[in-house]
Amino acid sequence: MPNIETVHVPLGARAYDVRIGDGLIAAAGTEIAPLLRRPRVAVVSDDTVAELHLDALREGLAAAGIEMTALRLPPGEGTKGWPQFTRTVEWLLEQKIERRDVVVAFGGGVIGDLVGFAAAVLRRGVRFVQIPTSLLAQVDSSVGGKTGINAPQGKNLIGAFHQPSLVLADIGVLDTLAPRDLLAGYGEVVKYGLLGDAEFFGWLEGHGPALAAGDNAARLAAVKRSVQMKADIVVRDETEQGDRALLNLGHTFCHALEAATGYSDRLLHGEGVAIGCALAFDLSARMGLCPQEDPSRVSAHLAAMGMRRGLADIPGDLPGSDALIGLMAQDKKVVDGRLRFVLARGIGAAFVSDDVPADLLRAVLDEALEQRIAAPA
Ligand SMILES: NC(=O)c1ccc[n+]([C@@H]2O[C@H](COP(=O)([O-])OP(=O)(O)OC[C@H]3O[C@@H](n4cnc5c(N)ncnc54)[C@H](O)[C@@H]3O)[C@@H](O)[C@H]2O)c1
Ligand SMILES: O=C(O)C(=O)C[C@@H](O)[C@H](O)[C@H](O)COP(=O)(O)O
Ligand SMILES: [Zn+2]
Repeated sequence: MPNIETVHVPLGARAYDVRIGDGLIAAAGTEIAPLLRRPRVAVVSDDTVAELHLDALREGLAAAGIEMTALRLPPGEGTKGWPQFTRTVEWLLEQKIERRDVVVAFGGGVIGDLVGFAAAVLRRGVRFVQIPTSLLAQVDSSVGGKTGINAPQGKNLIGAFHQPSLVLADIGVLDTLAPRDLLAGYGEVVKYGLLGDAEFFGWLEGHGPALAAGDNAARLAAVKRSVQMKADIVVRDETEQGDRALLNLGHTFCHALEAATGYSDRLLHGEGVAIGCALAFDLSARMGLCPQEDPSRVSAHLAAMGMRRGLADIPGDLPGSDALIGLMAQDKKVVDGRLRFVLARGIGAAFVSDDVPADLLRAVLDEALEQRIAAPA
């Protein structure tokens, strides 16, 4: 088998491996077999991923004598809500998935989050395996056990912490990902450098373009570093009582923008993360917390990658700053009604603060909204 890297997530009784490399879908049967009591799994995917890669997964499982039954959901963020969640749980029950069986989430972050949550509640909890197929899912959503769906009131508001039993990140499948989805996933990769590893951010400035162009060595290195950083944080704080909130850099802005754009393809999650990180650095600089040149460096890298980096890059109408701040009130980091933000003392040095002056926050948003008038998307 080609080069496979392993990041172990040492969470005691919930410990698991994240396997990263090319060819893991072909090897899925061998990888998953040790978890199974009987040679049968239920796979949930979306139409796009299923069309491209489900046959390969079926063959990979069959090579180890494992049968598979599959459900395909519509692709996109709109799937991550009650209707498709209910459909998935009922399908799993119809398939007579037992407590000791294993459910497989085969797709991007939407599938991983929804299927993980379905596994968390099915018969009060069955094990699941993540086979992430988007860059975003490989570097972030498949690891750490945050599962859930969106509510009309806000993003990811219904869910559970439920760790996977195994993660198989086959970087070969990234070749079929649309360029826009790949760059959206790269938004979360940049987040890791910005939140805690300045050297990694420097490496991304040099290697990001090759990664986007299809360089497998760069992809493997970026996925491995991101997963290792996430694993280290999750092990310190599995249920986000403290440090885990660092993984939320850019997300207070992102989730408000996703809600404001109706969880539509006007703004993908990873695009919102990149824009949110840029805004978090603007806010940090305005508060005198980080060097004035850091926001420009962040923005320059996003621009060099051809990524969205400001509110001017979001097409269609957006509400004003007060309405955006109103949407932030549903953020899960809110304590006693007070917003908390992930800010930065510099690139690679993020921290959590509940001390953001409302006028500065409004000023950063107003300025970003004004740029939309100067340069409409
Ligand atoms: N649980 C977590 O810790 C966590 C972390 C980050 C993001 N998320 C969530 O993840 C979601 C975003 O994930 P995403 O960006 O993967 O979105 P997604 O699941 O919608 O996938 C993006 C698009 O890529 C397609 N796709 C996926 N793999 C493909 C492949 N190999 N080839 C071709 N097309 C492919 C999908 O069909 C979809 O159209 C959001 O809902 C976000 O909130 C969760
Ligand atoms: O794993 C985490 O913790 C994260 O915050 C990772 C984020 O990239 C991800 O988008 C997560 O779903 C956001 O969590 P939420 O609790 O703010 O919904
Ligand atoms: Zn995210």
